[in-house]
Amino acid sequence: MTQTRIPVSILTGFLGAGKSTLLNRLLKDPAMKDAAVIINEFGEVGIDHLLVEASNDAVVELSDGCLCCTVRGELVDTLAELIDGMQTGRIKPLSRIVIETTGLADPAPVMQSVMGHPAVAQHFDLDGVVTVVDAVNGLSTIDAYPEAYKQVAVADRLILTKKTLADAATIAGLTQRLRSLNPRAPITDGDAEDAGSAAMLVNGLYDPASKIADVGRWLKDEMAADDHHHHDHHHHGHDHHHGHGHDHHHHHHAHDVNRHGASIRSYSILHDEPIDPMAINMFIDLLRSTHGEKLLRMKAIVALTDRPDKPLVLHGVQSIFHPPVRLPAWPEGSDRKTRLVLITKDLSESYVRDLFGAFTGKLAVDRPDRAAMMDNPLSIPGFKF
Ligand SMILES: Nc1nc2c(ncn2[C@@H]2O[C@H](COP(=O)(O)OP(=O)(O)OP(=O)(O)O)[C@@H](O)[C@H]2O)c(=O)[nH]1
Repeated sequence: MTQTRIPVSILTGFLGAGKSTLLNRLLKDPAMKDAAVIINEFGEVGIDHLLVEASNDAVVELSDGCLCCTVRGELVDTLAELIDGMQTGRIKPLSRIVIETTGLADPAPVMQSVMGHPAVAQHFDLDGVVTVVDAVNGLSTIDAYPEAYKQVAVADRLILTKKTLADAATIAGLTQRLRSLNPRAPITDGDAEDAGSAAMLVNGLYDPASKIADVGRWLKDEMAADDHHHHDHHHHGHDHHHGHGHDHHHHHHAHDVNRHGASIRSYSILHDEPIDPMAINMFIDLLRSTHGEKLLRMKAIVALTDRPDKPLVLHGVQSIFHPPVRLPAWPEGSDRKTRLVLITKDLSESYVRDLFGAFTGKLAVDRPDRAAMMDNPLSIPGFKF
């Protein structure tokens, strides 16, 4: 049994930080030719698989749900299947595995799945956690979300994205915070050419001792939680309303995939008819200006009335909306319909749906019309004054 273990890299970072963008760059590096990528998405309707340019056949998409909780078992199964595939010659020998986590993932249980699961650890080595940090939202996000804090603390390398959108003082403040949470990880400028090279993923065998003391404790807690989990299988579904990022041994049992803590919700909006570009603009503007900070993430692929065959891709990250991109054609395998996936905090799904309906002409009976919505975005759907 002198078989060498396959290096596994975890690519993490908060919602919208730029993980998929970086992954797309990495996949263009010829050194990634024999790598497999495992991506996971938190949201009812997958969009990521439409947007990752799979120049590589070995992209495995885990089903809906979050990698750190509900689909963790699926990660272990996927890794086991890859090994089986290689051993039986069904798939080519893999040089590396990259796991892209959801933005809300607590990295500790994901790392523990690779390092601590007996059947997995026999075939794989955790060779580094790469965490993408968005220069604009990074600092406030680290302070507000324990997942973001942990993602930074566990990293072997930090990649700072969107520097051109942030001012020098913001970048300096963020860098200082990153240094205090993780004194040793190199900080790479995401705009630098080498940030997209496969070398970024090579960090050597994961060593918790090189991190702040909390990291070793988080991993130990996960190990203890795993033991508990194995011995206590029937203990299902309790206590899944607590805030995300705490008390993970309970969290593994959560079965409502779209309930990441009580206030964070994910939902999607589908629409059959092409949409007037003005209408989608106004919808986004109003949503962003009234509730930007509650809009943790929005991804959309939209059929517009002008050229429905060339869809528009929109990315919103808190109050930032990135310049929309018009694709030359619909991605293969898509149903060519508009879909929006939103992850919000403390923002009701019905409010967003009604607002969308008001702009796209799908008005429910007894709902405020577009003018009423615009005059009073806080009006209560269903009530007429
Ligand atoms: N200006 C700028 N925009 C960036 C950079 N990196 C990513 N973006 C943009 O940020 C948006 C989100 O990027 P993604 O790569 O989808 O982010 P993600 O972390 O994969 O998002 P989730 O999977 O939802 O967590 C997209 O519109 C990107 O074009 C960067 O370095 N500079």
